Amino acid sequence: MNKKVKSLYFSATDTTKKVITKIAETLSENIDNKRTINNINFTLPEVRNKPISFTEDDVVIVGVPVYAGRVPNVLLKYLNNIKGNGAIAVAVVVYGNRNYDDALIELKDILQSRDFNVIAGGAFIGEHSFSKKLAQNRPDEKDMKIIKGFTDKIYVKLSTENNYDSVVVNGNKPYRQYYKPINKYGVPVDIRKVVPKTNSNCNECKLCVSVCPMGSITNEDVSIISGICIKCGACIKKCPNNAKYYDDEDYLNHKVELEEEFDYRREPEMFIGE
Ligand SMILES: Cc1cc2nc3c(=O)[nH]c(=O)nc-3n(C[C@H](O)[C@H](O)[C@H](O)COP(=O)(O)O)c2cc1C
Repeated sequence: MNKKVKSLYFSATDTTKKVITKIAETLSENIDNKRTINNINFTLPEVRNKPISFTEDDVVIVGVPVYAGRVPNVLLKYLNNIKGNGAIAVAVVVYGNRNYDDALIELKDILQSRDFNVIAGGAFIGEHSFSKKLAQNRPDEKDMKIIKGFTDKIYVKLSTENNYDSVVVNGNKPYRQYYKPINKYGVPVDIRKVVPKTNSNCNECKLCVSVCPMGSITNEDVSIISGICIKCGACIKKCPNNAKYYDDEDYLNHKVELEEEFDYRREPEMFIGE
């Protein structure tokens, strides 16, 4: 099989990256492809400024995290400019153990509209961006075995079929509205304006500046957030000194509620057709 395996993903706290890398590496090994995998990580803003296109020879493993039950809306412009040119794609979403709602069907639809042939899809679980205990350390070893099994099936499909039907995945159409958290009185709240604070542990190492997917943390003074904050968790979870935190009451209430309500293990769902 003369296919080139490529990966394309956004991953602020690296859970999507782990899932996508495992699929891409396993598939490449199965194909016995000695070529290095071309990984396009579009987490940082400068990468999203570059146009991107694929060819019919490519198998592209595409992954995004689920934000509010959907494909993160800050990524739509980038995704809607990719040129698939008939490449095969595997659509993957990674969610924090609540639900992936309509994110997978939305990602599949976007890829199809960009001229990709989407032959498989999967929804996997990753540690929640807001929490260090909700879906803690996932994807874990059990997930990795499931991901390998899924990838082996993709390989069989690729090596035995020439014409692929578009895969059917779970999700509603029209898509549900973006999921909204509620406060302790049950009233929906808007946490979009919430930004992280900086405590005295900060030694100005600037790591947070370099990992912010929105380029919103000011280099001269990292306590100043100059652009939008998507609450992706990168500056909080990657800070070596635990210097970033949220103190917004609605945000913290939502985080605790998620930790309590979804304190059970959800398992990956995969779609690969007949
Ligand atoms: C703004 C925002 C909204 C999120 N919404 C959901 C959601 O609707 N359902 C869910 O289960 N997880 C949700 N998550 C959690 C992420 O999908 C999950 O932690 C994912 O593994 C993060 O991927 P990453 O490590 O590649 O950044 C949300 C995270 C953020 C930052």
